[in-house]
Amino acid sequence: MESLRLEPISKVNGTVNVPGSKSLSNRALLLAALSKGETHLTNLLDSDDIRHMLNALSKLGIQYQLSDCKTECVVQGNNGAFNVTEPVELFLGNAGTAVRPLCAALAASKGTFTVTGEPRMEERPIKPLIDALKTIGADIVCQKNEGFVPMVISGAELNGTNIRIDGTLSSQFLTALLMMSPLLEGDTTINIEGDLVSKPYIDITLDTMAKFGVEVENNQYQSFVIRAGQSYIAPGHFLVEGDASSASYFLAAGAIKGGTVRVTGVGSESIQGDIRFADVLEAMGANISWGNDYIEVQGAPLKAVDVDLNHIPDAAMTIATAALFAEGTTRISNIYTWRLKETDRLAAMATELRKVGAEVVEGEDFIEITPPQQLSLASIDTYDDHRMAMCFSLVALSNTPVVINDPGCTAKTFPDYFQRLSSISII
Ligand SMILES: O=C(O)C1=C[C@@H](OP(=O)(O)O)[C@@H](O)[C@H](O)C1
Ligand SMILES: C=C(OP(=O)(O)O)C(=O)O
Repeated sequence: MESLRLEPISKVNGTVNVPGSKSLSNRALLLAALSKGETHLTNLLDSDDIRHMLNALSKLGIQYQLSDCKTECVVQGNNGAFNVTEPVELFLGNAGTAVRPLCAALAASKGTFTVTGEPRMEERPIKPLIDALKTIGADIVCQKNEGFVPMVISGAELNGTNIRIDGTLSSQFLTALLMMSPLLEGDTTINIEGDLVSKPYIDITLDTMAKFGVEVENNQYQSFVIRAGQSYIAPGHFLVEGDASSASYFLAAGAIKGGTVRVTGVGSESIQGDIRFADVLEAMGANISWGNDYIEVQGAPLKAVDVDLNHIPDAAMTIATAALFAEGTTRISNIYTWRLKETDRLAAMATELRKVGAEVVEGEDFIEITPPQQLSLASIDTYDDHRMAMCFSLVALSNTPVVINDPGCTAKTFPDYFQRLSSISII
């Protein structure tokens, strides 16, 4: 397996423009495909997760022109649900933002669709979404294990007046139902069962739907109503914001070893919940300043925090490795969903943090990290998880090198991450 040795970085300074948001790219692509009219997407993310969505749309008969640099795409909308005459197979890798929303949209389309993914995708939950769709008439047959990918979806007439969905495992199930609901007849009410996790991702969904002409009533994240008679209308131009989760690594680097690091493409105007990562760094002692289109950080001695990060599950991982540079014991709580993502991130994080010498308590839904006096040289396993690779690059901000195994796994959301990190690093 390939590995990358990062030598100690003595200082970070400079500006990084982050690539487009994964969450926004895949939402905008799907809604552009379902819209009436043509959408010109700019600053689209070029990464594995987006490639899977693009390949799927193409197999579903959607016409689009992707620029050579793959960050601009003009999509010809289908003016409604997909409609294919031959059975199609869609391989969606390990992209939750493709699998979950497409599953719902396909259930309300015409055709027969087989949805497959990487081995880890076959273990990630989707049963609550399948069950919710079945209650309104969807025809979904799981091919290996009940309630998991791979599955065959035969498009059907759905009757969506009232849908219930479990909110406790992933917000992507609700996102999928919300984005699909304008394809149904009549008013649709979606009721949430249990405590909804990762709430800010629902704000991204509602904001993107609004840009494509569909309004949703949000009753305090307990229920959502989509009134009849709405359909997606291409907004003409859709600018994808820079990815706030991707920004977290550079912001953390600046907090630990700045200098001043400015991340551009995402700022105070962003709809992405992960910009709230900067508040956590601030609570740790970093100096943060905001512009409409940037977040800037200046390094300062960091102290430990005790924080509930359910609202920013992806960027929360970056706090776990930033904690190696903070005085005291950092506790991150309400993060059970880490166990359901690219790998069991609670177990993986605990194992790899211990390799560099940290004292770690791994709870069912929390992690506590106490840094050692001196970090140890370690070879970090990344579990095919882009965020494990990016988080552990921060170890190089100590006086100890770090070896990252399988650094190419960042291709899921950030193919040139290590080049961009080195652009602000002084060895
Ligand atoms: O809707 C989205 O774009 C996402 C929602 C979150 O997942 P959960 O809702 O499963 O926590 C997040 O972890 C994922 O990377 C992207
Ligand atoms: C959880 C993640 O991805 P997905 O969209 O596949 O859920 C992630 O990017 O951290």
